[in-house]
Amino acid sequence: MRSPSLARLQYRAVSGLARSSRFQSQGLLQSRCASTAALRSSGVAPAYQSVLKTWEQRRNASATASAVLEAAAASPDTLSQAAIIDNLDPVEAARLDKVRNIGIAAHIDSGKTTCTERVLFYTGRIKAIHEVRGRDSVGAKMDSMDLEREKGITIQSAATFCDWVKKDKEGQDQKYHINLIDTPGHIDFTIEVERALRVLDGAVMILCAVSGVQSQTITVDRQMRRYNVPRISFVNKMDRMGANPFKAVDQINSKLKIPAAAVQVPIGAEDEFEGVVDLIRMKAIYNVGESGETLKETDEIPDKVKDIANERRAMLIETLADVDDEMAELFLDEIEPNEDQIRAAIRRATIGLKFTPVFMGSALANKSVQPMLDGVIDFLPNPAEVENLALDQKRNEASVKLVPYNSLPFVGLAFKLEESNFGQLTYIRVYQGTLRKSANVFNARNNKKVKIPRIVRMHSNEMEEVNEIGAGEICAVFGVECASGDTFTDGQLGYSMSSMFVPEPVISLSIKPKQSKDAANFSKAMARFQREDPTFRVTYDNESEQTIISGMGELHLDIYVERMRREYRVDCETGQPQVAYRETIGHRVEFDHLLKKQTGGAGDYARVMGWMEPTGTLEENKFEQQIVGGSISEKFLYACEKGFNLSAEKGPLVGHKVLGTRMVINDGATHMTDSSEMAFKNATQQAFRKAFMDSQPAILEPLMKTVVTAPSEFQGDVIALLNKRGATINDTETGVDEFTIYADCSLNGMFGFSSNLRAATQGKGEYQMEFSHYEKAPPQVQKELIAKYIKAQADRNKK
Ligand SMILES: Nc1nc2c(ncn2[C@@H]2O[C@H](COP(=O)(O)OP(=O)(O)OP(=O)(O)O)[C@@H](O)[C@H]2O)c(=O)[nH]1
Repeated sequence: MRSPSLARLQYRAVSGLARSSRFQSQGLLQSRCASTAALRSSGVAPAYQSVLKTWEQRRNASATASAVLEAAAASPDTLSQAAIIDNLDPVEAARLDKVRNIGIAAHIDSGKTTCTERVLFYTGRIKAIHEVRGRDSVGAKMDSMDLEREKGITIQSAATFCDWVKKDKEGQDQKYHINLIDTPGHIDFTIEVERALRVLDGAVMILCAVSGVQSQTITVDRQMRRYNVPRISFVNKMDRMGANPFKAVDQINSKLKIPAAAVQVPIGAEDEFEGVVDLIRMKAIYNVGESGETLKETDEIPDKVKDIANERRAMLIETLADVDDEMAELFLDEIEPNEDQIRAAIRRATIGLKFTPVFMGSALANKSVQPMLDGVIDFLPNPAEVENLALDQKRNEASVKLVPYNSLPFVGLAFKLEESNFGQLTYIRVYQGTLRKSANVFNARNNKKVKIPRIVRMHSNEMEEVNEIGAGEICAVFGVECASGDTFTDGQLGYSMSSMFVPEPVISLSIKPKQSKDAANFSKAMARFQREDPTFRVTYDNESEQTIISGMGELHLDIYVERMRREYRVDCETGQPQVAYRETIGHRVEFDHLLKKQTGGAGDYARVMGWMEPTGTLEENKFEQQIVGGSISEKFLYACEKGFNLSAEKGPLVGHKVLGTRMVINDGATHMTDSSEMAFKNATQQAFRKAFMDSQPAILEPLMKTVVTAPSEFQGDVIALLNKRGATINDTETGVDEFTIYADCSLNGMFGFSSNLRAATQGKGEYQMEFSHYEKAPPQVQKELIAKYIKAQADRNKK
């Protein structure tokens, strides 16, 4: 049995009231007071009190509210926590119902930008369609950077908004506001997907009708799961040779392991792709007009697709019955569900992360994009239907649910920073309350007060000035100093939200401006790029006296070098890419180390005893003290820990970070006058070094999950290429006219692979590499690295 969740407790609190005759006879005001008490007793009071106050002010809405509460009492299981909150304030609920915050994410080149361009055109946001790499050289609206337009790839995610008018059941037009973020497909820019998904309520996962689930689809699937983002799927490129949407549906089920079923079937395919059959309403839908701007709907389903449409409709209902209780009941009773029941089940299951409905079409051929937009409205959640939690720092970091009401105190998350011509631009998702121009907000990280001078809504690189932004919306503000991932509040609430996951960089380059006069601009660019992109790091290596940039892949770093040249007019020289190696301890080693210098004047004395050993996983290091009897004081132990952390930052073997190493200090000795924090720190570092080197330590290298796709005729050549680079091939898939190889390779072995692959496949092969884990480097590589490190140190000492 499910345990009573907060939602149910709240439900009980409210539905109990709905049932009481006093509530029904004495009207809303009393029930409001009682419900406040009830809500307080279920432990969710403070935020709601203000909601209830608003509700009271809107007493004219009381009829609706009480009707909803009564309905809730009748069918408790269907009422979610969000619905309860909404129902308390029908005005807010109605506003939020018309908002969708969505992202478009997919494997590289699946058509995200092309699709977004159609969405903007059909919603009237742009007046003409321009293609990615199109002949008119204008480029798609959302690829606003010159580099993006030239390369035909998305580098930065771009935000926009549009209004979509959809007919309701009564045939009335309903206007929905959609905030949309188009994300890059290339794994090197994965942080852009990460931060977009952190703040969005739903996503459209695009797949290619020929290739189905690809390597980066698997990555975005993982990212969507990380942030619990419900998704609908869109199988694009139905006009391409070999298009098969059902292969994509099968692969979503089998590879991504999320129940999926087609909600449409195609009418024709490849160059005969005409339109789709909507399986919920059993209607054929065609696009007409020069750019497919008008939809023609008919009950006449072409004979050639009747059977498949019936078959796939049955499969849709069956899949829904597996994931949705109501549908399961109908299914077991052999009752044919009606349109509303199917639609409601899809919505519940999609929002509940148990299902993804699959749409299909061709963005480039302007076919069947609008029904996908309807799907966004029908099946993706509005901001009130998503649970967003914050930590209440004033109440011991207890979890609180944020409520997207304009009337509540403000809470927002800065998820992206960008330099614009007008200064620093900070993207904010407003989770609760209203963000107003000229208002003061507080950064929860450092409690600094900031004034909001300007608020804009972004439309790719254009902006529209607004005075305020309500809860559940996305905007950008100017002149706010912060880091990405910072929470802002109105200062009353001590709330802080979790930031996004930031992957560690795996590749580094030394870099310097070719001309010394460019040093100032160089530093400015470095500072800006670092602030904007948490996966781009800049460090200064004191020993080699070089600036080192680190990032997610060769393309990632190349793009920054190129941006430096274009945007800051700084030509740079770069060194060979370097792998971010790690070091780890071999086996347990005990130590008893004495640091003693007593040569007149103040001396140094520190003795540390204990052992070092592997933690068992190649992850974080651990420092522990198990001192009994106070042989080392707390203050000095703190210095020991500092020494340990410093040693782990720069390993003794080759100067790279240490992983998976534990140090335990269980005894030691202190001198009355000569012991100091410095002495204990140094003694620990010396003990670390000695014990580590005695343990047969190892150098670790990053292992990359690599996926290569190319036309079938090049399969042999690609396998040979991978074998030459020491890759372990795990799986090979053969498609209609292309194959995909899944392999594990060391990053070290893959430098320059892109040009080899290009040469071996006439430019038709593509590959993706993603960090998987660290593994011991082959002995020969370790030997070479150690020799190189020793030589570099000797050379430096000679200088
Ligand atoms: N045949 C066909 N080609 C398409 C379709 N949609 C997009 N393309 C083409 O596919 C290529 C990639 O399209 P984009 O829209 O840039 O894809 P993307 O997913 O945004 O690319 P990245 O952001 O770089 O990952 C372009 O050449 C498009 O013209 C489609 O429906 N059919």
